[in-house]
Amino acid sequence: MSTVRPHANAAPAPVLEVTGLDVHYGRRRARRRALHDVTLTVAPGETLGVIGETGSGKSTLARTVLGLVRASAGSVVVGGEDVTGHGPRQWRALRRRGVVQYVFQDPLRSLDPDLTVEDSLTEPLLVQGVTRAEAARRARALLARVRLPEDLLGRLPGELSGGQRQRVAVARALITQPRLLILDEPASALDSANRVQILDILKELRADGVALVLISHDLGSVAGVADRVAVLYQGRLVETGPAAEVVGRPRHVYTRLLVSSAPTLRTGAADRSEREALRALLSA
Ligand SMILES: Nc1ncnc2c1ncn2[C@@H]1O[C@H](COP(=O)(O)OP(=O)(O)OP(=O)(O)O)[C@@H](O)[C@H]1O
Repeated sequence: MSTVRPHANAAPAPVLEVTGLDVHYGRRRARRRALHDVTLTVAPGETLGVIGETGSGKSTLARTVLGLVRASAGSVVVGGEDVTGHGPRQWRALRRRGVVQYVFQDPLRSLDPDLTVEDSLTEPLLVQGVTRAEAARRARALLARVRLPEDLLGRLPGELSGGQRQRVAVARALITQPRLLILDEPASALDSANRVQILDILKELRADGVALVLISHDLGSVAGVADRVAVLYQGRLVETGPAAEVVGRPRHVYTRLLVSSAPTLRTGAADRSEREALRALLSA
């Protein structure tokens, strides 16, 4: 007779839960809504692609989850902790624990230009009270994981290639063993060989249970990596679903436009007229 385990098949608690999120910029007459009623979840080990054209609100979503922008309505729960009302001190404590980390498109924004690679990697651990020897050991291990040689440890970000820099930024984001990593166009400034390497490294992270939010304007570059895709259009989520389904059977007109605009997803010769027809439908 089998033992009954009531929660054995229960889905693991999400690493990120965004519910009914509204974000505004500006005050009074200059007040503009950047996000409207955005709801999404990301499970441990899941990769969510957030796709949208420029100005659709992708970075605003990331910045709100990271506590850099305040929500005007709705809630954000990270690793089970409701961070919506967190003040600067609570955010500092959360950042120190390194539960959620981020990588920007431009690695120079994620890395201090005056810190060597080794110092960049060890700093978040030293702040947590980890010994220097242990921090150095973990820095070396992570460098190997992002496929960089140890002799880069003494270099400054300005002495690295763009691809190496971005891999250091990924290693730094991983050093605190985050549960959630947000990447805003991490590969778009890289050449194709470096892009493939970064995407391969991200795929390995998924196997380790790290949840990823991968932000991009290009559905094609995310479709092969993401489990699910969320499509943002003018600050609203217009479609969310498994990546293959969103690409193969897009339901919203805007998603259809994104599919037909992605160079790696485009198939037919009638693309241009199709895109024009879809744009006309959107603006109708
Ligand atoms: N600091 C700010 N102050 C005022 N408006 C802002 C600010 N940041 C963004 N916005 C506006 O909010 C909207 C969403 O911007 P956001 O940067 O989130 O879009 P995005 O999808 O990330 O665009 P991109 O792909 O160009 O980075 C845009 O209309 C933008 O002009």
